Amino acid sequence: MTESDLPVANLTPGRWGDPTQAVELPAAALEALKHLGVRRPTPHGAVGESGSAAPEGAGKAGGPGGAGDAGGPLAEAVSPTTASASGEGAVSAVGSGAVGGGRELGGEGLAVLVGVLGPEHVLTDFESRWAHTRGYSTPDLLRHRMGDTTDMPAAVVYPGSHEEVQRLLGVCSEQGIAVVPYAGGTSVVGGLAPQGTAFVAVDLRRLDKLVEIDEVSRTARIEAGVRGTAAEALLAERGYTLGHFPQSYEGASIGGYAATRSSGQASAGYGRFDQMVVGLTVATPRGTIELGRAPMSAAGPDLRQLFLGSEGALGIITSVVVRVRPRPTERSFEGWRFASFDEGLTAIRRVAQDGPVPTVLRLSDEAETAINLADPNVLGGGSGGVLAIVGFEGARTPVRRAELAEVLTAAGGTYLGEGPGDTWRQGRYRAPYLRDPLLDEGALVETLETAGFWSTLPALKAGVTEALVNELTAQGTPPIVLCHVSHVYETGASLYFTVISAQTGDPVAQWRRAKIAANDAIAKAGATITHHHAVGTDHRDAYAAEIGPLAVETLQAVKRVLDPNNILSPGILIPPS
Ligand SMILES: Cc1cc2nc3c(=O)[nH]c(=O)nc-3n(C[C@H](O)[C@H](O)[C@H](O)COP(=O)(O)OP(=O)(O)OC[C@H]3O[C@@H](n4cnc5c(N)ncnc54)[C@H](O)[C@@H]3O)c2cc1C
Repeated sequence: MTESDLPVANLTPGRWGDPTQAVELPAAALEALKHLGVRRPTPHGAVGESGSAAPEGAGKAGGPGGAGDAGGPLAEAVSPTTASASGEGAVSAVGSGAVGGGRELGGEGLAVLVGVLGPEHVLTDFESRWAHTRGYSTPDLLRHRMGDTTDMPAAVVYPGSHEEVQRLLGVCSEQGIAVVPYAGGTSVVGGLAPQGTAFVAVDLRRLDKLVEIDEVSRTARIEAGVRGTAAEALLAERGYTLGHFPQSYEGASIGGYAATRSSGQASAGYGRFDQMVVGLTVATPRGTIELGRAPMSAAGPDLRQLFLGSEGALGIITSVVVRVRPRPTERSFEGWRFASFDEGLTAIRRVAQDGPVPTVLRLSDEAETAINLADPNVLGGGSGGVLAIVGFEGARTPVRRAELAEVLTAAGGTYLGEGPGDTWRQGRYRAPYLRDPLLDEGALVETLETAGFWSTLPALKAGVTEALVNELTAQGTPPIVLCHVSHVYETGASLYFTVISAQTGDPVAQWRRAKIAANDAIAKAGATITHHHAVGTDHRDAYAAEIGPLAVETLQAVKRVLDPNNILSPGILIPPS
């Protein structure tokens, strides 16, 4: 099984992944949770901030003309109060207006949308809007369980071409209708929830084509709504791969990858998504921008980089031209043991700087090695230490493996064979499925990530860990904090933290405080607020502090030019001017 064989998953709102693949927690994990003081919460009453309801049968895969999937497990949902759960016919709402998160979009506004896209592509029924409410951060999942309908779009629209997106933005700008692009919906940073305004979710799933492949240049134009899994399958038919495999691979889409500058688990070999993009087409309220006449150019600043990572605030990316590679015929994943995280860090730095660089390179710390790899034999007899995963794909795999083995051995590594590598590879999309049963049991579990230069990483890791431990312990819920190096570069790397503790009575506020403490520690260590999860609303203020007021003003000025009526994802990424 390779990535191009994985099916497109029908995500359900409020729980990660394909519902048919849901996992149960092993007995050992349940036992371990007791030591953290985790207790199964009592079913929610009217807890949501809005006091409103979750609908039955709301599917993330809800699409034009059709209902969403049969609903995810919504047993704890309270009954509807502020919003209609009747699933009223979408376009029949035209003329009466539509309520989103308690904020209304007038009937005139809906009529304008219908005028551009036709009634079948403008949905206002509750299920469709609920299925497009927020993303998949832990606070998002918790608020979903509470039936919190704030942040729900007033309507969901489905444009079918670049031209339709362009026309849509034109009329929305004239009418002052806020829009938020929605690709796979897997944002974990509040990127789908503009604050304080009625808005329309622009679901891009109908932009679903692999438009063309230039086999000589090895590039492909892919539309923004193509899911990562579908893109790989389409490219595989022609013998190519993109090589972009984030852990959200089952759900995320090409447009989302570009808009968030996503980074996949094979980034050491294939690069980040922003490094794969050589051209893009963007619709803005003022018109279309086409970028990327050549792979590289000295013609002024590289404006592609202005739109990569722009999170819907500057325009809607409707297609990208990406570099593709021949599908690998050889693959191998192996495990290496190091005595300590510091020793492993030095080893993988040497590899990142002097090579040979594999396709996948990641290093777990002691805590993550012990917990995630509960198999006591994985490190050769449970003698402690940390695990590195090294993966190779493509040509010369045996030669590159042998060269790298010499470097890692010289750096203190012990070869553990392919067992740990294969285990990691097979389980790598399964880990997020554990979060929902953990939340059900009353655990608070969330991840966060950052990046810094190699020289800063030990202090960064220590500072973030200490901040999380101190803050959650002060709240009466001492946590376990796990960490791994997830992506490497010549000059530095990203650190990815997983936090597990017992939930307090208000886990959303509990995590908010912990996250603020972690953000402060990241800033203090001089690192970036996000390496690949992006900014959204959750990181917006920290991002502004990171780049400084003049840089913020620069972004605001660009936004004013492209989006004079501030309809594009207001409040997401760029602070209001
Ligand atoms: C379980 C899990 C694991 C994850 N693992 C990773 C990982 O390994 N690596 C990683 O990088 N990220 C990861 N993420 C975060 C998320 O998957 C990425 O940010 C992903 O790139 C988002 O893609 P999407 O298609 O779901 O975008 P969405 O969530 O739909 O959108 C993300 C943001 O981009 C905007 N946007 C979407 N499409 C467009 C467009 N066409 N034009 C302009 N703006 C647009 C949206 O409005 C939103 O602000 C993970 C998330 C989850 C839930």
